[in-house]
Amino acid sequence: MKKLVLIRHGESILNKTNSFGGWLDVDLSTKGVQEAQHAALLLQQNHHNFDVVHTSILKRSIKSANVMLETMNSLWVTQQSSWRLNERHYGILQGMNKKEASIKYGEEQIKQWRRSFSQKPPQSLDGNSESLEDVTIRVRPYWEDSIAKDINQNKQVLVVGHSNSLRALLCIIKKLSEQQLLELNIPTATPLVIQFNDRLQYQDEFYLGNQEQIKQKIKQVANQGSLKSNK
Ligand SMILES: O=C(O)[C@H](O)COP(=O)(O)O
Repeated sequence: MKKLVLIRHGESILNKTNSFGGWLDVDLSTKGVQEAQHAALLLQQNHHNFDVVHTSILKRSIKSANVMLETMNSLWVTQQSSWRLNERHYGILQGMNKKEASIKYGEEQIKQWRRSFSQKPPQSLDGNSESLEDVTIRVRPYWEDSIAKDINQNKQVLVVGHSNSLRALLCIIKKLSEQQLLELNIPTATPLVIQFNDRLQYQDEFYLGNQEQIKQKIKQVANQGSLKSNK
């Protein structure tokens, strides 16, 4: 049985204000640092140790990895950073509060931009915006050439990614349908253990931690664009 642990970075200062981050290189909030510490302790208690950690090149991912490795007393572990694991570029939505975006563009449109496979928000001034499909295309070579390669070499691998680079990875690993992707929401700093057979085919997955709290956290992520959101 082969294994991979995926985790989204801890709460960022833009997550804290319920705003789209995308490629904006924002820091962790104080709560985000604590979340990363808590996740590391959970991993330790459940006997997960790592040989390599893959991160994006955004500081909320790298800092979460650093905090986790420091908490696990494992700062020697190799870290590899790639732009391919970055959050999706969120176009004109970057920096905008998610509820205000729903007021401006409509709640259903924001859900489609956040969770559909092929829709993307209008481009930002620098001419960028990515759909989940675009992210899947850039994540796939990194999965094949780096992450899957490490797992096949029997390394213990941790990926510290983002909401949508992890959705893209799960789409590749689990061959998810567009309907399944629409309902896939990833909570911050919650370790997801994926199990594979020896041919690296997906078998099973489970989150570490209090399952009721995790369900609530997932629901909160899903509802971030809701007009009923309190942020
Ligand atoms: O960078 C962002 O905007 C968030 O981390 C991810 O946002 P989402 O969960 O709304 O896609």
